[in-house]
Order: sequence, then C-alpha cells, then structure tokens
Amino acid sequence: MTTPLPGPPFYDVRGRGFPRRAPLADGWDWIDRRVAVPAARVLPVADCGGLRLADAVVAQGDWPPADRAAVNGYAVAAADTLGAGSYNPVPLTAAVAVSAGDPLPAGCDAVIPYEAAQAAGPFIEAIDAVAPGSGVERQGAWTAAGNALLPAGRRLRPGDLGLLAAVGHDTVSVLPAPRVRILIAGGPRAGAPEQLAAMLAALVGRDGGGVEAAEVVPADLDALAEAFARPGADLILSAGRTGPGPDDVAAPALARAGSIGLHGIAMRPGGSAGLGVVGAVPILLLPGEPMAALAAYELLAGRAVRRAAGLPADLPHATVRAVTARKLVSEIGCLDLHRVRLDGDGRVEPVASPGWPGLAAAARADGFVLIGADSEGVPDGVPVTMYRFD
Ligand SMILES: Nc1nc2c(c(=O)[nH]1)N[C@H]1C(S)=C(S)[C@@H](COP(=O)(O)OP(=O)(O)OC[C@H]3O[C@@H](n4cnc5c(N)ncnc54)[C@H](O)[C@@H]3O)O[C@H]1N2
Ligand code: MOO
Repeated sequence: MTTPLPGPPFYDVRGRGFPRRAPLADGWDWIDRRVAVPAARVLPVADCGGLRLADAVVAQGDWPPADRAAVNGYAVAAADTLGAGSYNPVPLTAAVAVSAGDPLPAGCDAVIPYEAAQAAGPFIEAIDAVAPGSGVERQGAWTAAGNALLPAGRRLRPGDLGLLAAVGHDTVSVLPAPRVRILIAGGPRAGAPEQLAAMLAALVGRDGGGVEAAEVVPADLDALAEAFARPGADLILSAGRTGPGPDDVAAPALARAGSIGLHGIAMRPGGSAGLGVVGAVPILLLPGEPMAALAAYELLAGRAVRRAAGLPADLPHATVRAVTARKLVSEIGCLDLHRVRLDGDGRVEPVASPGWPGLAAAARADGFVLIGADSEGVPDGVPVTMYRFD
C-alpha cells in the first residue's frame, strides 16, 4: 500500500451521514491539480483514431505532388479540342487514356472525360471542347509544402488518419488514451440487474479513455482496497457503496488503500460521490444509484477522464439555449441537475425532479439543465442552457 498523501482526515460517514458536502468546484479544482495531462507517445497511425495529436502536422511536400487526372478519360492538350461539338467531332491523335489519379502525360493540360469523347475506329474524337486545366488536379491543390494540416491537440477523426497516410506519416505523436478501471462496488441490491458497467464504459470511451477492466467487486473493504491498489490503471472509477449505510465501504476502502480528497459533493443527484488517490492514480467514487452514478460521472468523473486523455476538461455536450416552460426548483447550497425535454418551440420542461432515481427519466430527456448552488431555482420563461445527452 502507498503512503497516503496529506489531505483532510478521513471522515467515515457510515452510520453518521454527511456533515457537509463540498461545492462541485472543489471537486473540479482537485481534479485539475491531481489528474496529469498525459505524455506524448509515437504510435502507428492505425491506432490513433480518437486520440489527441501531440504536435501539429505540417505537409512535407505538395499534394498532389504533380498535376494529375481528376477524372477517368483522355489526357489531351486543351487546344486540340477547340471547336469540338456533337455535330463537329474533332479527332484526337495524341490522346492518352488515363484514370483519375494518374500523372498528366507531358504535353497534356486537360482530361476530357469519356462522356465528351467517342471512339471512331482506332481513333478518339472529342465531341466537346475542354479548357486548359479541366479534369486536372493541380500540383499542391490540396495542400502545399509547409501548410499546416492538423493542429496540435486535434482529436483525430477517421478521415484524418487517411490524410496522415496521404502525407507520408506511418506513425504520429499522440496523447495515449488513459487506461480506466471500472469497479462495480457491491453491485445492485436485492438481485436487480447490474446497470452501470456498460454505461460507464461508454462514457469513458466518449471522453477519450480506454477501459482497462470492468469488474464487480464485493462490498468488502479489503477486496475493494486491493482493487484500488492493483497496478495497471491510470485512473479508476468505482461505482456503488458510497453512502452512509453500514456496508458502504467505497470511501473507507479508498482511505485504507490511499487517501480521500473529498467525500460528499453538494449536487443532486450524485451527492455521495467522492474522490482520492492511491499513489499517483486518481480514484473517483460514484454512487451506485444509476441516475446518481450518471450525474456524478457527467459532472465530476468525466472531467478527470478528459483531462487524463488530454481533452478539454469542460462538459463535452452540445448545448442549446432554451426557455423554461415550467419552474425548475432547486435547493440552495446544492447544484441541481434537471433532466429536461426540449419541445419544438425551444422550451424545456423537467422530466423528473433531480432526486428521482433511475435511468428511465434520463432516457426520456433530451438533456439536462444545471441550476447552481447559489440559486433557489428559475421560474418559467427564463433562458437557460440545456446540455444535450446525445
Ligand atoms: N442517511 C442517508 N442515507 C442516504 C443518503 C444520505 O445522504 N443520508 N444519501 C442517499 C443517496 S443520495 C444515495 S445515491 C445513496 C448512496 O448510495 P450508494 O452509492 O451507497 O449505492 P448503493 O447502496 O450501492 O446502491 C444504491 C442503489 O443503487 C442500486 N445499485 C447499486 N449498484 C448498482 C449497479 N451496479 N447497477 C444497478 N443498480 C445499482 C442499488 O440496488 C440501490 O438501489 O445513499 C442514500 N442514502
Ligand atoms: O446524493 Mo445520491 O449520491 O445522489 O443521489
């Protein structure tokens, strides 16, 4: 076990409850101080989809490297087609058949497509005139040597991988995906189906992480402490058993394996979330109640995954400005996450109150609206920002 870092003494909430919950901003500060941005690594381009580019990519040479055919047809000197038309076919004695991408033969400055030519015995005739440069991709048309192609920090898209290959890169310097261990602490009570591993794995993938392992660990202090301390992960998400019940061992296990930074965040749902470290590995504790787990991931843990992946720390959701169709009530001192539906007139309506459990209401919602801890809520008719779930 590693030596705990200096931090607040661990307050065990079991059988006592939360004396206070920290503002969400304290959780963000902790994450920003403790979650390291990854070091760059050189990887084969094929392994780099979705990763962040460590350095800007600059074109090594012109692309295309020389004038080339843009269409299939016959390379010609445009001047040779002058006056051609369907009633005035012009024989093309020097035409060369080319495919799109072939270099342009010497003396040619255009490609006449098959549609504008016809065979006349052994000869080819133009039935339309072409201008110089027609049907041709000029040298450097995509990009010229020295041009910036992709900026540092770019999250590589599938098309970018093709572009990197086009400009001669077999490997590229990227920020590797953090290996995220997902621990389901205790699992659902009363034999309910396990709901969190698939959801959390998808969220981790969205935020640039790779799932190192996803496993159910018994609600047992030693077993969980061992799973926190096992090497191989850059970041650990543990979901379940964060509350004040007698078997809520997630926080005590983290205190045993390493140290707790915060336990109890002033947000709803998700208020029993916590965080800490074992050695250098940040550990995020999410509640087991599925909606609370989703909220605590979105508002807290996701920030750690994105930072560890080198992505912007802010919420990644697309936002929509909308107007409240009904009052959104909120508890002062607590950040409330309201699941809302967006109607065709740009109005949002709550689907369930923030404390209502389960993922069914999240599935019915288009997104969520956050009402800050300093607010008692907003009446109807007020502009708000909705973060889209999809
Ligand atoms: N005296 C107090 N009691 C509670 C408080 C409080 O402040 N004072 N907070 C409540 C809140 S809010 C929550 S949330 C829970 C904290 O819950 P835990 O993180 O300890 O979650 P569990 O006890 O493990 O389970 C709660 C709930 O979620 C279901 N669950 C758990 N894991 C899974 C899973 N992997 N898949 C599906 N469902 C799961 C479990 O069956 C329970 O229904 O504490 C409250 N109490
Ligand atoms: O405060 Mo519990 O951890 O949501 O929903």
